[in-house]
Amino acid sequence: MIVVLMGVSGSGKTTIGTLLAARLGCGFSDADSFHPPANVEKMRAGIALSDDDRRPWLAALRQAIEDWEAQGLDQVLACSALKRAYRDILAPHGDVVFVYLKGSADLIARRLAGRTGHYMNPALLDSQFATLEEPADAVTVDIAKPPDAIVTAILAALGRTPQGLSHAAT
Ligand SMILES: Nc1ncnc2c1ncn2[C@@H]1O[C@H](COP(=O)(O)OP(=O)(O)OP(=O)(O)O)[C@@H](O)[C@H]1O
Ligand SMILES: O=C(O)[C@H](O)[C@@H](O)[C@H](O)[C@H](O)CO
Repeated sequence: MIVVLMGVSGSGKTTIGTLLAARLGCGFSDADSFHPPANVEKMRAGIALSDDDRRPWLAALRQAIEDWEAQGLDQVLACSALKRAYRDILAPHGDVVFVYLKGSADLIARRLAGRTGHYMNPALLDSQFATLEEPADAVTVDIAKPPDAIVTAILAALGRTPQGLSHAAT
């Protein structure tokens, strides 16, 4: 199973994804590290990425998903996947479970204000929300809760036990 944790910058993709992968006993990857340097520099400078900027990044992520599938690996991927068209590039065959980390702009702005050491400029949060097309068909979780509670809610929605490593009955 490939799980993509999606949502705007600061919604908790890295935080929740790391915990979720540990509870599932699988690997974790962060789409942040797939961006070409030019994209990173734009975001650092507070310039929103365009569709053209995101296209090669999404293609590289799709390739990574296909590689994990070919190896039979479960994997959690943190990726903003803001638009429907981006999600279609990531999962053209519906072979990915999307989990949407949903929260208010106020809450996420507060969290970003408290975060240090990340290239993403918090001033881009408005543009992230403007670009976001909320998924109708994703597992959707409320990010106001503590990380452990969010992970437990995701595991339940995925049909996995809260303990993680064991797979729930179908
Ligand atoms: N459920 C939570 N409760 C409290 N704080 C949280 C929660 N989830 C994340 N945070 C904090 O919010 C900030 C943003 O989280 P995180 O870096 O995981 O978001 P992200 O979606 O990966 O961001 P980006 O897309 O910019 O990489 C971090 O400082 C993190 O510690
Ligand atoms: O689509 C985008 O605008 C980008 O992916 C951003 O969301 C960042 O990669 C990330 O979320 C910030 O760290």
